[in-house]
Parts: sequence; structure tokens; C-alpha cells
Amino acid sequence: MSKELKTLTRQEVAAHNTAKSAWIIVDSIVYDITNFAAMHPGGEQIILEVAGKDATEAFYSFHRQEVLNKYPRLIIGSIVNEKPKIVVKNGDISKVPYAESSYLQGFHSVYYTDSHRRFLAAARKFIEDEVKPEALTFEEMDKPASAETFKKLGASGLLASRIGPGEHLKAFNLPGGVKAEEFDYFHEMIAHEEFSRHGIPGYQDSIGAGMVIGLPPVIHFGSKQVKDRVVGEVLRGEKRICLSITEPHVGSDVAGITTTATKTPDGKFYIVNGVKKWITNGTSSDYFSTAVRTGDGPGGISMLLVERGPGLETKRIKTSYSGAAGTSYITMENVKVPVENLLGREGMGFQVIMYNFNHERWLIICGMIRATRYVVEECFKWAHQRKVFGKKLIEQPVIRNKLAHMLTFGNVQIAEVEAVQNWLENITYQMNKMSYKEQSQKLAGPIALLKLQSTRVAHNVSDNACQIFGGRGITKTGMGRVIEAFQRTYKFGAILGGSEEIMADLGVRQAMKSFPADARL
Ligand code: HEM
Repeated sequence: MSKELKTLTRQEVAAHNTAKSAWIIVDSIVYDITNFAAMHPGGEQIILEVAGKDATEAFYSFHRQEVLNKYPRLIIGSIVNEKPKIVVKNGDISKVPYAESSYLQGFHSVYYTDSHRRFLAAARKFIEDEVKPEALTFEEMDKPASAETFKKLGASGLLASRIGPGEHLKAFNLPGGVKAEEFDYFHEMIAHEEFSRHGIPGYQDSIGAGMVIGLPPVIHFGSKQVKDRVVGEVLRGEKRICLSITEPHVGSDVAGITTTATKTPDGKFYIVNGVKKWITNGTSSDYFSTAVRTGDGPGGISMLLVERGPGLETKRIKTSYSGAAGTSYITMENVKVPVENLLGREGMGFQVIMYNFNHERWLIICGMIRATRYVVEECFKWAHQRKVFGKKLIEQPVIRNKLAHMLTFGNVQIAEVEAVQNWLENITYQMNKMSYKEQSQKLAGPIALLKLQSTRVAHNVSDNACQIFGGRGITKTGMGRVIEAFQRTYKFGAILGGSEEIMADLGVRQAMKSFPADARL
């Protein structure tokens, strides 16, 4: 039963100013902290000092808004004729300049329609209502998303949305009532972005980072029998899948893999032996889209859908990234896989792997830019919120020079984020218009270069954000938690899906292919 909330005057609150009865006001809401004070993580005395008073400013000097959401039990009422001013409702669009893509902040756009706005509004509200509370707790505990959340995400159509436009969407009611036929790459981009804007990188990856790269090989190359069984289960959130390619001695150099798949004499099974390393979501996956060697040389690589079962073990790799992402070391010892689980034909492994490479890189970019923009928003808020010697950081004359640098950094961050976002939107538009073949020819280079540029921007923003937040930028909980998580994890995007060095080289090599023979200085 919900408790009855009182309407109180400021005088009434002022009377509760002792340890025996301590009330405080935060943004017009009255909290009874009498019993809580002794348990307050910031200390008893500091909170009792503001008993009976309006503690809004004091509160926001030390806490993120989300702290209040964890303590509804302390609320006893609100101040008469006053309303909270610092309210952000789930699903809201941020009013902080540059905190959102420009089309959400009053700018015209040729790319986004009402359908994209409806999709974003519904996806954002769903994620903030249904996923974020678990995400904040599980990220701290290094736990991947629960089975319950996965099923909710499946039912919402958000898992299916992250795979992109296609037939698989027809089985789902998509967020915002968007029809499968109207769904394009901008809808998909929004789906990736919405998961990335909460400063919960490990948990965020637990909800589908493996799926977005592990399921496409099944969708595009699986037999009908395998597709009918696996695709629905995964997109409904009942089973989890990952992409299992890299090995302890093989990263971007896929041709070097040594995991073997040998056919049984009756031709009904492959027997798989080998090890895989850095496999995102491996610890919680049921299916593993796995690169194996069925013959010699680059033409001897095949893709198999391996299922969790006897002989297959996953072990968590302790990365600086996050335990929630379930990055794993996988051992496969005589794992029996039905030949029907072959994805494509024997020896076609490279083609299967390459098929989704551009898409994979593009979706990493979508998430990377959105997470970076979120860091910029945090810096903006912090610079306006942080008080030193009784004044906002931004107003302190004694450290004006330092603040000038911060503002300069801030501006540079915005410019960089806006620049990569605009290139991303241009590329996404091309994806909507071009056939798969044309995309492969024309977009591989720009996507590689944009991935490189996005992670370089993330590097700069992370570095500057840490300087702006000071000690909080390296503290896992509290005001700087987003900045800390970002500086610890953005490198993931600079390595996964092709390292920055490989991206740079690929971008130039692709451009060389269309370099005109008659071009001279
Ligand atoms: C409803 C009221 C409050 C609640 C529920 C609350 C809760 C918390 C929590 C959970 C933390 C741990 C850090 C975090 O997760 O962000 C914390 C830290 C802290 N709190 Fe509070 N608090 C309240 C009010 C206040 C007030 C009014 C003050 C100051 C007058 C205060 C001062 C602090 C300080 C100094 C810290 C340590 C911050 C740091 O480590 O940088 N708190 N509080």
C-alpha cells in the first residue's frame, strides 16, 4: 500500500532540525532522514547539518539525480504550492545544449521522420523504465542482464531492431508502432544509440553486443532448419548468441585461426577442438557462431553454429572493461556439432565473416558517438553544478585560466562529436539507398575511417572529461561514474571490429581502388 504524502510548509519542515527528528527539502520534496542519517554513505554529521533546511544545492553538489530514485521510502511529502524544478522524466529529451542529435533540439533534418521520433520516444522510455534500474545495479556487480530483462527486451522488439531492417522484424511489434516495412537504418541507429547513453558500458554490451554480430551469420547463411529454430529464440530474448572468432594468438588476422572441425566418418557431425579468446557475451551465451578450420590456408575456414553442451566451457576474462559484458575464454574439446549447423558452405568462412563487417563497424560507431555525446553532456552539467569556495566552478575568478581551458576543451568536444555525428548520418543515409553490393564497394572505406575518427574523438573527450571532473573522473560511483566508466572502456571500441590502425589502412586502401588512373598534380 502506498503511504500518504503530506503537504507541508517550510516552517513545519524547519521544526525538524535535530537528530531526533530530521527532515530536509530537496527540490520541493520533503525527506525524513532521521533513521537514514546514521547510514548515510557521506556521513551522519554532514546530512544532519542541513536538517530542517532546503538542502537542494547541497544535495546536487555531491550526488547524481539517480540517487534519489533509490530512496523513495524517505519521502514524506512536498512543500505547499511548490513543484520540483529539477525533474527529468523517463523518456525526456535533454535540454542541455548538444546533449542530443540536432534534430531533437530544434534543427531541421532531411534524414529523420515522424516514424524515427516515435521509435526513439518509445525506445527511450522503455529502456529507462524497464532496463536502467537493473543496469545501474548490475553494472556495479559485474553481472550481465537478467533472463527476465532479456525477455522483456525481446517482447519490446528492441532486440530485433538492433539487427537492422529485414524479414525478421515482421514477427515483432516494434517500439512506437513502427511497421517492419518502414524500418530503416536510422531506426536501427536509434536502437543502438539508446542503449549507449547511460554510462553503463559493460551491462549495455551484455544486452546484445554478441547478438548483433553473432546472429547475422545465422540469418544470412544458416540452413532453414537452423534459422527457424534459432533466430526467433534469440530475438525473443529466450536464448543468447555470440560471435566466436578470435583466438589467443589471433586478433584481426583471422586467417591464422587454428580451431579445427573434423567430420565424423558417418558425415553427420563435426568434432570441434580449439580455444577462443575475448568473446563478448560468451559466458552467458547458448549459441556460438564460430570460425573453424575445415581445411588448409585461408580457403580452409568455415563458420559453424556451435551450441553450449558437453566439451564446451566458457570462463570470464577479467578485463578493465567490465564483467557484465561477459568477455570470455572458450575451450572446445571434442564438441559434437550437427553438420546442419554449418553456416554457408565449407571453406566459405571468410565470406560469412566479412558479410557483416561493415555493418558491425557502423553499429560500433553509432554506440561510440552516442556514449561520447553523453560524456559531453555530463561535463556541461558538472561545470554548471560544481561549487568551489561558494561559487559555481564556471564563475570562479581565481581559477579563471583553468576554467577557460575547460571551456575550450568543452567546445572542442562538441565540435568533434557534431562532426562525426554528421558523417555518420550521411553514411547511414547511403545505407538506406544503396544495395548490399554497392555498400560493400563504396562504404567500407568511409565506415573504416569514421570508426577510426569516432574512437579518436572518444579518446580526446575522455581525456578532457577526466581533467574537468578531477578525482571524480576516476571514481566508480557518484558524480563522475559516467566519466570513469567511459575512460575505462572506450578503448574497447578502438580495438573491437578492427583496430584503429587496421581501419586507417583499410580506409586508404579502399580509396586507392577508385583512384583515377589519369589523376596528376
Ligand atoms: C535524501 C537525501 C540524501 C540521500 C538519499 C543521500 C544518499 C547518498 C549516497 C547514496 C551517497 C553515496 C554516493 C553516491 O552514490 O552518489 C552519498 C554520498 C554523500 N552525501 Fe548524501 N544523501 C542525501 C543527502 C545529502 C545531503 C543533504 C548532503 C550534504 C549536506 C549529503 C552529502 C553527501 C556527501 C558529502 C557524500 C560523499 C560524496 C563523495 O563521495 O564525493 N548528502 N549520499
